[in-house]
Amino acid sequence: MADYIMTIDSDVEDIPEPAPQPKMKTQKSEDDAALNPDFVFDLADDTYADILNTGVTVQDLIKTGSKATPISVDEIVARRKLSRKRKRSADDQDGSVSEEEYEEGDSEEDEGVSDEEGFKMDELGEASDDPIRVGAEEEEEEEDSSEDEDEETEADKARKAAFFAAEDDATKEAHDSFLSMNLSRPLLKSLTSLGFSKPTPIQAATIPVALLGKDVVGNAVTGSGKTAAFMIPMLERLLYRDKGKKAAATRCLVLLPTRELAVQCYEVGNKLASHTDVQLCLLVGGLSLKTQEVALRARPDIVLATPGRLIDHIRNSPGFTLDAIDILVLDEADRMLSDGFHEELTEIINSCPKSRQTMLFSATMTDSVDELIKMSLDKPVRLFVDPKRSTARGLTQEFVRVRKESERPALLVALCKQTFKRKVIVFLGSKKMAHQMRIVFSILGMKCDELHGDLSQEQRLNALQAFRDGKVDYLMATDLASRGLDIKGVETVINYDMPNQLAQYLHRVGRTARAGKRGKSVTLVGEADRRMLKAAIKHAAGEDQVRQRSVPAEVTQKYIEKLEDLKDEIKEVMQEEKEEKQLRRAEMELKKGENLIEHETEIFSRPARTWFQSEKEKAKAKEIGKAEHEGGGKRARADAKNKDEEKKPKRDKFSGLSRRMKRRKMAMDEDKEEGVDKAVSAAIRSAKKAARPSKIGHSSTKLSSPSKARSGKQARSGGKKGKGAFDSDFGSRGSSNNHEGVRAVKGTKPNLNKKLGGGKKTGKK
Ligand SMILES: Nc1ncnc2c1ncn2[C@@H]1O[C@H](COP(=O)(O)OP(=O)(O)OP(=O)(O)O)[C@@H](O)[C@H]1O
Repeated sequence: MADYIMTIDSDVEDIPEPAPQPKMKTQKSEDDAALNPDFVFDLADDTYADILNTGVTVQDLIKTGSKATPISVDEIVARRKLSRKRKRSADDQDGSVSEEEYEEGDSEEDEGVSDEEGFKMDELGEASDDPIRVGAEEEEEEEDSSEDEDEETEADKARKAAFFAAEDDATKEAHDSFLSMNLSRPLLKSLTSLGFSKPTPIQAATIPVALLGKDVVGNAVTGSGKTAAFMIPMLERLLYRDKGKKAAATRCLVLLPTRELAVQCYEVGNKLASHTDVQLCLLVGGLSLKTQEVALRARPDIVLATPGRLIDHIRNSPGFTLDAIDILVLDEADRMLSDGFHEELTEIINSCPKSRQTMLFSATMTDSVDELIKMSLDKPVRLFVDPKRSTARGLTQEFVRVRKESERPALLVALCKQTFKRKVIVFLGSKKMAHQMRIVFSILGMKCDELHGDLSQEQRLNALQAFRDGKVDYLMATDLASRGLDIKGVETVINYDMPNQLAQYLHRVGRTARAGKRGKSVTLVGEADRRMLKAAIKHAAGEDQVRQRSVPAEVTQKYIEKLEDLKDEIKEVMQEEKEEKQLRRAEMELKKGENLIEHETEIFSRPARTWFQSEKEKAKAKEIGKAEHEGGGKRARADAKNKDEEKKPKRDKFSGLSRRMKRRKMAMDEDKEEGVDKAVSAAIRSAKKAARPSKIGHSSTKLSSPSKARSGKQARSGGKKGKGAFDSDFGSRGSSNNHEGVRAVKGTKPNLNKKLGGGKKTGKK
């Protein structure tokens, strides 16, 4: 164990750095097989920060209107400080003793912490069997059977081999440039303006395969560019869609688990599509339903959505359907496939045509066939880039031992006050904790905001923006922010407590050290977290990137006392906040009542919205999802399912039928009831079918080989899926004048031929 002791002054940070990396261009490492050694990440300014030149801004997306401005903790704290100050000066005049001022005095004091008091850091490695010696030294039975280490049985292997597509030349083809991928000029232009000069490994692996229309299951570490990996082929394929008013249709759907992630993905998509005519639409809860309904009427090419709001629109927005979906993407797919989203996902998937292309991505993607079967994938190509590695190369993980649970808050404050002073995301286990800690930080004069599900969507997006813009140094977040969020320059992620699942940990720490940059995670580890700690260390990118940080007992004690002194103040701030909230609520109720009286006729004449799940069902699904997400896992799921079994409705006459058959039967029943003649109803149905927009890039060419179509039905529908449709894209590219995209000329030709060949060979089996 290398031992170098760090002082507070040197803390930021003299960790032995690898040789400086001017632009990563020439740096090679032995284990770099999976990474393109020449790959240069975008080191320009925040690429995704402002929502590009499309004129859409976060503020535009946020619902504006009659909503009152949210209650600000900072305002309450400032108000209280001011009144304290006034009182103090009045007291001074009276000659009485002044009250303690919190943060001003503190910061002075903190700077003066002597070197001896500095936090110590030790390197951890394999040699350290029990790196953070938690509690008594008795050797517990180490059942290292954490989810990530389950041995794969022969049967599993065989199932996977049967489920996934076999590797072929197309999947192995190495691309070290976007040019060799044969992308259209408008896209190449966007990539250049984004500063994406080379594909990241996951992009190099995914784009060619996705362009062939194949289903994909992709896994690569956090911050490695998965968003563009599915966005680029999606946009490329859309460039060859049918054009014209009648052909307008929503052909691509991207599902994401959180609203913030959907907003971010929408931004990235807009940037990539900025030189094309492809239209994107964002459907997330918390933002204006009406605006989204209007946007949907224009039949945007790509819809990015969270599941709940999407279903709301499917049910309630006239004319919006998923009938024309050609590409379905699930970002953070393992989360989406978890039971919390189960009902919603089933409903959405049942509304999409079976012939679609489906792509699943996550940094913690599972290749467990059981999970993936839910998505009715068709021989998906498994693209796991560097599967042995779970954290980014630039990430240094530190662990701080928590001896007594009561010292946890003090440790956090000490670390933030003395060492981690800017661009810090602190993950906490609950919304309540996140809010309380935000109050503590605000009282201590540290610029801070919070991000969790107890806030309005407006507050959530504003907090994120404030953190992105550097207006606040600390973001107190729950796991809502753990996945996918791409915030440039996050220096440190602090885990106030260790999450219950390794995946959750990996996503949290993945908010830093993104896109080839360096970053640090600091996790407070208590006795109960020992197993997770081992798993985390095991998944580090390198042994030298794991360290133990210790906070001297006297420093911890100092902050324990300080927080003890703040207790009353925190309570009072919370009380004031509560009172303000009640006042606001009363005002809102009043306004609601007035509106109801004033606009009664209009309000009651609106068609009633239907809901996919009742509030009760929603709450239950949320509960299961939460339990599973936070580690209750399979047991919680099983318990809930058992309970459900008893309540399950009886099978109706449609159960067991395919979606299409069910629809047909229902239509026939309806016709019977209405006494419509069979021939007439058949004619109506076939006219409707004919009016459906064609698939992306699908020309009149039919599937060349019926054996490659998934089923007879698919073959009849013109080989809609994958290879057939996409081959026709390629086939028609040279000849058709219908194409909007201009081929990139230089350097692309040899590969075009190659891919044409590859495409034919590697069609869906
Ligand atoms: N080809 C590229 N060249 C340079 N930078 C890139 C490239 N592709 C993506 N990036 C940058 O990498 C960062 C991370 O990308 P992205 O958010 O898509 O990662 P991710 O793999 O989806 O991460 P997570 O697993 O956390 O969701 C972004 O800021 C983006 O600007």
